[in-house]
Amino acid sequence: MAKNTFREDEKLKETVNIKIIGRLVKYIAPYKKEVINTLFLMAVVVTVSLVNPLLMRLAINEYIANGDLQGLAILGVVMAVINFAAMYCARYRIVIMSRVSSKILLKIRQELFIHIQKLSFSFFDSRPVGKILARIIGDVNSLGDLFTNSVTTLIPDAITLVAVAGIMLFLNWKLALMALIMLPFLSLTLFLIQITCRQRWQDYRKKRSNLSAYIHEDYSGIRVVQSFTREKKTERTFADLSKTLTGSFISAVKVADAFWAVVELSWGIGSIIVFWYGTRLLTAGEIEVGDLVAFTGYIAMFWRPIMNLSNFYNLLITNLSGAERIFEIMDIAPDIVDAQNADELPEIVGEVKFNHVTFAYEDGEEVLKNVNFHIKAGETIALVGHTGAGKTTIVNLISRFYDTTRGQVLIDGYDLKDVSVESLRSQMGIMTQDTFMFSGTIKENIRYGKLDATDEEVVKAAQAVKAHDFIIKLEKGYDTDVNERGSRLSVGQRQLIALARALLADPRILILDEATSSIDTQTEKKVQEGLNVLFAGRTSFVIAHRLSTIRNADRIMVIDEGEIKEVGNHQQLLAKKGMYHKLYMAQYRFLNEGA
Ligand SMILES: Nc1ncnc2c1ncn2[C@@H]1O[C@H](COP(=O)(O)OP(=O)(O)OP(=O)(O)O)[C@@H](O)[C@H]1O
Repeated sequence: MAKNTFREDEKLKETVNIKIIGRLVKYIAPYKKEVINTLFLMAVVVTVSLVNPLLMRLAINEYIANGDLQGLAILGVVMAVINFAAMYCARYRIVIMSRVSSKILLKIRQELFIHIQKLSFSFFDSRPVGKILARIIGDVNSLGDLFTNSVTTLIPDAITLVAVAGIMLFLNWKLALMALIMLPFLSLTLFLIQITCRQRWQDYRKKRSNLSAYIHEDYSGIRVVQSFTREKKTERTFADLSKTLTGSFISAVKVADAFWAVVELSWGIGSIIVFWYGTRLLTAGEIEVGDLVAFTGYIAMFWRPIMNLSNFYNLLITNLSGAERIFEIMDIAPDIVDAQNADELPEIVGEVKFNHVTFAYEDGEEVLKNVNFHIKAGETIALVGHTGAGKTTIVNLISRFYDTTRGQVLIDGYDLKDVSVESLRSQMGIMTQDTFMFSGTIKENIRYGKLDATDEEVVKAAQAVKAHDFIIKLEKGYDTDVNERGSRLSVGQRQLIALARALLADPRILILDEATSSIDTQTEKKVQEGLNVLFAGRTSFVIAHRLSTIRNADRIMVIDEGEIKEVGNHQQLLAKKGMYHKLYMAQYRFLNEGA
């Protein structure tokens, strides 16, 4: 899959709203108790608000009309008490739903994080980290209001609406019909607006993702940016992306704002119609003043839930696009999955076989072409060749970071596609070119290779790869913080720590991809001695451009354009005077000329 960058919008599959809503509802389902409590509190609020105009009607038509001040005072106290209770209920239901909403967001975020961690390299190849972050953080956050308001708004307001309409019909059906006259216009217009609205919010989120991807990329490469003094260039790109983001936001908000205009217009016209018609009925003696006052109260109560429901609908449309983006990632199945009846790979002996292996990262571009080899358990194999020849790809297939396009990779006779990924990788020690350090101490970084390793084991691994000497010279020794990505350490020091980490795992198959490329030649010699001891008894694959480091390998495979061109030990390949000889002599000459 071609890599998406901050320059292009992500492409999303079209999803039906109702399906997304259905998936969101499933997250609320476990909180039945809280939802019922909230509904009970809302019932109190709604009942009080429904009763208020009736009490007003009573006050005007009965107590004021008959001059019963005592009755009026009692009614006033009753109204104050029930309204205070309603206010408390209204506040408390928000507390409950906010808690529920936070828990749901946590669950979604966790699910997303766990799912993304399981996705294959090809997923990460195809999109920038910043865009993934935008989904885990921004899009998940955007669902908060939706969950909080779903129960507090949707159900009570719908009930209020029906109840108010019922009471109005009961009070005076003619006046009630006049009040409802604007509803069809409102529904149709809101439906039409949401179509554009949804697209615009989706676009806004894509632009926000682009900006997030750019910020992440820029800060990750800040050393390059500053060393080439490209700050102005990056500022311009940032400004362009921000401007586009603002533009997409304004364009979405413009449509979203039309929601309000339409609701307020309908409210205004609806109220005018009711007042006009109500006055006519009053003049005709069909209703009393108290009825019209009560009706006026109900009109406001009728439009408030419509306003709230429109607001919720708007919120739904705004944030549904966030949910869509979350579920899209959740629906991506990892490329590398265990077969249905996958076996556990038994303790690895170490025989590795490539059987007519062809591999392409992207359709049609074969990076490995019909590769065949058979490595005996315990052999040390060096892979050499020009940049981009396919060396890393070969070891990526042994670790099953990708599946072959054609052919088989076998370890001890087991096809990797038939064994569980966990049982395979847990027995491998892999040191990639990217010697990644996690924020934490040196000790923690080495221990990453074997989480239950004792301090002694950590030190032993560091000693074996000659990392111990530099570590103890640091202010806090093994407890020194390495900072994010290991920025506290030199590249060579990071390589030594990554080596210790790989060895601590005591793997049956060891893969070292340019493990010592940044270590000075003197230290490398010492590291090599340590490594030779560690190579003993396990199958090892070593990729190195510095050919002096792989001279002792049992076999050297020369890779070129995705094919194995030569195989043999150092002496045999030199004698052959082929590609290896050429590579070796070029380095030798270069070093001599440089000296
Ligand atoms: N994730 C990827 N997506 C697409 N193409 C890739 C990917 N990784 C590597 N390639 C391509 O595959 C080819 C082989 O790459 P590979 O990393 O195996 O080379 P290599 O021999 O290890 O090179 P080097 O010595 O520079 O590390 C290269 O042409 C490279 O551009």
